[in-house]
Amino acid sequence: MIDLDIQLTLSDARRRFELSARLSTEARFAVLYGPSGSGKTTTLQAIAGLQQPTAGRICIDGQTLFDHAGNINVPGRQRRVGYLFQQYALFPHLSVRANVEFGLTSWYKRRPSHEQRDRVEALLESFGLSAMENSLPRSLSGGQQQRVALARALACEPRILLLDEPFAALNPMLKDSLRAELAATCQQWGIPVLMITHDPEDVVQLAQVAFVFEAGRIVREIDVENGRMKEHLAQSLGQSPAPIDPRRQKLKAWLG
Ligand SMILES: Nc1ncnc2c1ncn2[C@@H]1O[C@H](COP(=O)(O)OP(=O)(O)OP(=O)(O)O)[C@@H](O)[C@H]1O
Repeated sequence: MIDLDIQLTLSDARRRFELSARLSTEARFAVLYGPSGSGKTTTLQAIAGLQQPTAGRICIDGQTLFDHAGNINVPGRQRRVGYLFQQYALFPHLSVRANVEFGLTSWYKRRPSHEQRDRVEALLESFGLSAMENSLPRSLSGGQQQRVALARALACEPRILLLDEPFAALNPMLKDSLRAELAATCQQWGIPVLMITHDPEDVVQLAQVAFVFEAGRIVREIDVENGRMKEHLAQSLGQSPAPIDPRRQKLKAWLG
């Protein structure tokens, strides 16, 4: 489903970053994991057409989006890739509905078609956003803003959903319920997901496969679905299974 082999260089006057990423997976939910600055966001941006590789190719669902040798570079807007940015990047001056519709309109085509409006309606409904469709993002909670960003990413009928740390901006107490919500949503809309996270719990609970980045390279591929690999995963992520601490259990009970 995702087949990617790219080289990409980012540089300015004082810095140079070389990305050389290769991954191929049929998984419905794949995760990019690794330290800050290791190239995860750059990889997502290359898939979305926001960064252009210097060599290689990117195929999603059998369609070539980029192929340096074949001189193919499908423009970002035509890639049908849903992208949820870190911190969501909602337009503060646009209502919830206008944010969700945003990717469906342009300066020459101001109004979405009937079919597109129906899809937006269905998304607002299924994300529980109908009652706040005329509100501005600043009046929404973190979880609601995340849902608007997800609905916006899904509006263009994407063939893949790219999520850049969708839970990073959220209160940790919300994370668990939103994880479950995200898993259910992706299943409902039947769209494969490639998600960046720093949280091993996201990997264990959501992913079928995890690609571990280090310094611009993918150094490990972990089959998370295999139960034995989960243990291996926890070790490889630097987490040994926590001993059962009675105080911690008690605290958890108090917190409900
Ligand atoms: N214009 C640039 N010139 C040089 N280096 C750059 C430029 N833009 C980004 N970088 C570097 O590229 C590297 C990869 O960035 P990227 O955002 O892909 O990392 P990441 O793994 O997603 O990190 P995080 O988890 O913190 O979001 C970083 O070290 C960043 O500083």
